[in-house]
Amino acid sequence: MKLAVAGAGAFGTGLAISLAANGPVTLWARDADAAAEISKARENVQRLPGHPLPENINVTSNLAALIDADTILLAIPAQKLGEWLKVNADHFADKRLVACCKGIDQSTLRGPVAQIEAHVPSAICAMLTGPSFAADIANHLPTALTLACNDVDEGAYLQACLSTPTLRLYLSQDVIGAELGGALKNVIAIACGVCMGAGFGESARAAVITRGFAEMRRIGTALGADPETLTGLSGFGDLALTCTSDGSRNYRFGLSIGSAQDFDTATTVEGAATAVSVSNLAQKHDLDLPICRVVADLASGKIDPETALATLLARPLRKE
Ligand SMILES: NC(=O)C1=CN([C@@H]2O[C@H](COP(=O)(O)OP(=O)(O)OC[C@H]3O[C@@H](n4cnc5c(N)ncnc54)[C@H](OP(=O)(O)O)[C@@H]3O)[C@@H](O)[C@H]2O)C=CC1
Ligand SMILES: O=C(CO)COP(=O)(O)O
Repeated sequence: MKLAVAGAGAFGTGLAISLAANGPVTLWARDADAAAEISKARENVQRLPGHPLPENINVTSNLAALIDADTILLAIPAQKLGEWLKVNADHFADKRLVACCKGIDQSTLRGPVAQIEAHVPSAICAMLTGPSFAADIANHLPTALTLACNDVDEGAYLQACLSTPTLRLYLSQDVIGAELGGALKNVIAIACGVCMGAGFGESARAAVITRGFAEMRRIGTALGADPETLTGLSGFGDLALTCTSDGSRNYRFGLSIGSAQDFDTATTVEGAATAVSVSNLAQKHDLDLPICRVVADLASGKIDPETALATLLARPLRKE
């Protein structure tokens, strides 16, 4: 396998460092200055400081070097992926493209693999997702992820090539379930952050995680996911991590809303846009997703935490 990672953010850099244990990796950044800086420092000081790059990572902004790979991990934020694929589609025909971002595009309501399929129909698509902070995989801490691919043989090949002694990939054919789990857990993580930031308490957070998980299963089932996938690493596993750790930017974004603190708007917070996408999908499919709905309104500043809480508690009592 000739491997490259597109997107030299925190996760792209972490993945490159982790996978360099298996062989050479090209790490592509869109910005020439950023690529030169990372290459010279042998560290991504801006996005993943404190994690030296092994010698076999070639950092570049040269698209030709990216296209030279046969397998490309896409670590570009979900809201930007479609446009990037559209512009570069011709270069990626027949390649293995592995989506590593977590979100649902606001304008098309597509997940990352659906975006690849739409823009590069000849590509072999897969999704790599699950509980994994960039710093943890860069540190070679033990991590387990889901590798989802419709094609059994290609999936098995990717699983073998992208696993390392510390990065353990579990194989799935349920691409929709894997896409949805990663996207939705970010929305629920924001809700949990709000809950803790506003002082609603840990019991309330446990309720948000549990009822949020019910919403994940509800929409997942409606959109054709295998509910079992949502109980796995890409769903429940990532939900558990992101809803309970301030290592998560989505959770921290929620904390800032809950405690009325400023938040750096340049930070990648996938759950904010995805909450809107999910609410639109819910409307389209006539689904009741109250937590996702209030997160969309909280993230856009339409309501405050007290109003969100009152909205959720005022709902009719129902069966679990
Ligand atoms: N960080 C983590 O621990 C994890 C992140 N993820 C997922 O990985 C994805 C990326 O997150 P992460 O790396 O952390 O985010 P960062 O904010 O650290 O980096 C985003 C990267 O994407 C690049 N980028 C942004 N817009 C475009 C564009 N239009 N075209 C090409 N490149 C672009 C940025 O380049 P530039 O610097 O030039 O703007 C930057 O290199 C997200 O979907 C996230 O959910 C998944 C698991 C863990
Ligand atoms: O997806 C992640 C861990 O699995 C990272 O979460 P954040 O994007 O919230 O930081």
